Amino acid sequence: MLRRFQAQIRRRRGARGTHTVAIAVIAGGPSPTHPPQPPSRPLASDKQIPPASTSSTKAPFFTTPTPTSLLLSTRPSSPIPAPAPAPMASTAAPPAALVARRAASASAAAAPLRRAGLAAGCQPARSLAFAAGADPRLAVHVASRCRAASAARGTRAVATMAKKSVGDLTAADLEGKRVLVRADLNVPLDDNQNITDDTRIRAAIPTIKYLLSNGAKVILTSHLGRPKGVTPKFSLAPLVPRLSELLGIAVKKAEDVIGPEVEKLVADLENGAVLLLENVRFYKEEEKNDPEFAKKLASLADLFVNDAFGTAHRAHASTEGVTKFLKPSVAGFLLQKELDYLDGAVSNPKRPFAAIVGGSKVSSKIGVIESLLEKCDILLLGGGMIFTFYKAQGLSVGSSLVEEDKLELATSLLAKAKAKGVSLLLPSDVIIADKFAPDANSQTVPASAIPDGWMGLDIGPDSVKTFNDALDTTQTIIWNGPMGVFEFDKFAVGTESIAKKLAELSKKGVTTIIGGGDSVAAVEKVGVADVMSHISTGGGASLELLEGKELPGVVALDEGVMTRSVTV
Ligand SMILES: Nc1ncnc2c1ncn2[C@@H]1O[C@H](COP(=O)(O)OP(=O)(O)OP(=O)(O)O)[C@@H](O)[C@H]1O
Ligand SMILES: O=C(O)[C@H](O)COP(=O)(O)O
Repeated sequence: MLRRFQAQIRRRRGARGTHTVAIAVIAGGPSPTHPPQPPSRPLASDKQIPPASTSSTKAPFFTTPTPTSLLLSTRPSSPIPAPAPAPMASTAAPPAALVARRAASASAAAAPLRRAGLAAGCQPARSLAFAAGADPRLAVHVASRCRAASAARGTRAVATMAKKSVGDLTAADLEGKRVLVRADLNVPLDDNQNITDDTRIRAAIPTIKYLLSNGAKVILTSHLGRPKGVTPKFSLAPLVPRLSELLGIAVKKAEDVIGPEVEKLVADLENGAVLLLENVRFYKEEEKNDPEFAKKLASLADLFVNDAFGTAHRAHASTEGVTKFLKPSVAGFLLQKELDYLDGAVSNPKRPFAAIVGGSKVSSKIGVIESLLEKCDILLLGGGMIFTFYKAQGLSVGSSLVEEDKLELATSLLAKAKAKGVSLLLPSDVIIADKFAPDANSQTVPASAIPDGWMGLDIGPDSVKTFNDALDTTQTIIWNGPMGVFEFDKFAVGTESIAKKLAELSKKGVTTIIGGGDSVAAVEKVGVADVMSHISTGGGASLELLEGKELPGVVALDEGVMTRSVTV
């Protein structure tokens, strides 16, 4: 039933699901390494990334309380005491006080820089540049911050960069050059081939505009859906009008991906023009990463820009294969921004750092939970996966979703959180239903008192309060997976409350990162996507990055050059 329902939801969303994005716009004026990137209309966020902490130590004031004492009452009839903040903060200074102390010491540390005429904002960039030497995954993030600081202050920052960026290419590198740009234009279309969410198209624009403004000829390639061979309903043709509108020029469209007809169109391409190739997955060689196909595709161009974050976890011909034949092969602005947030800001967050993980199954989130346990101070769990944790602790869960073969794993994750000093919070109360349906009868009960025949479909109001209190103490939050069956209004309150809380905290300067998939849909449903710090364009790609996996589409790109520079 759940699967059927989820399939319906996905179908409603369109061919390949709904994804939203924030564009990478780094503050500061134009410079060779910092191009102007005007989005055509305001996107989810065009904010500069807040300075990440350089501290590698975990906040010491959080302890993992015994899950049963913190969260699960054995007295079904009595209300469960609000658990989180008091026990969490009891071992040392309260979070707010500690955060204030840290802020004061950061301010003191920045004083000499201020005296030297450098704003405090520049200091974390320098620290990060230093830190990036030790952690290459931070380097792109570092480079961006250094550029932002330098562009704003008239200085050239010192930075190392793991991957070369399109922003490192100047007019001298680009004028008259044929640039193959891999974007992820996999947008949902309705039955009449209308685009129902153009976010991914808008997200691709800054990189293309930068190339055009520097006199390049852009050859744009993407997939759409998962066609088996040439399938007209997966043609990229419906994207041409919107692309043309956003770019302000008439985008040309090829009927093929490679071959003589495409070669002729490329030969006729003028500087500052765009040619969109047909769906690259019309060739089965694309997903097989066939070297011959990659070579033919690469032969159309002089250099390669990968801006397809949503497809960066795929080692396909157009993401990985072509890099073997095109030099340079560099990262686009969107790819950079996704890495900045999902890797940089999560690997080296402002603390306290909370992760919220929900969704249907523990099994689909094991990698993410384990990886986040290494990094976060607070871990809040919700969604269908919590019932496996409850059952692992001997509680009755009625007919709630449980993965029997993951009970031991759930127990070991709780133990791991405790060993690592991470505050892992499970909901103390749940909203239960007598059937899996929007019109089910429902009631709120303590998590320890789910009657037989009833299933938990959302977190309860006490849990929302506890989670909100815990989130109030944080400076960075990442969220992946809904708190309940938010597709049914009756069971959407937990998810929507968390979305609203994150929006409120975003406005107060907390870094909020939404990791893709259903949580993005929930944030959009509540109408707060615009205020979040970052909403990923990648579903699978963002999960893999959060799990600490390498993305082949990123790994294949050229290493960045070491830049050393001085104040001017
Ligand atoms: N208590 C629950 N019982 C059953 N299903 C639930 C429950 N809570 C949430 N869900 C379902 O979990 C689904 C989302 O789970 P999933 O693991 O796919 O999350 P996601 O990571 O956001 O999605 P994606 O994989 O697309 O990124 C939603 O469709 C929601 O209805
Ligand atoms: O929608 C996505 O997640 C990306 O476009 C990748 O698509 P894929 O899962 O079909 O490779």
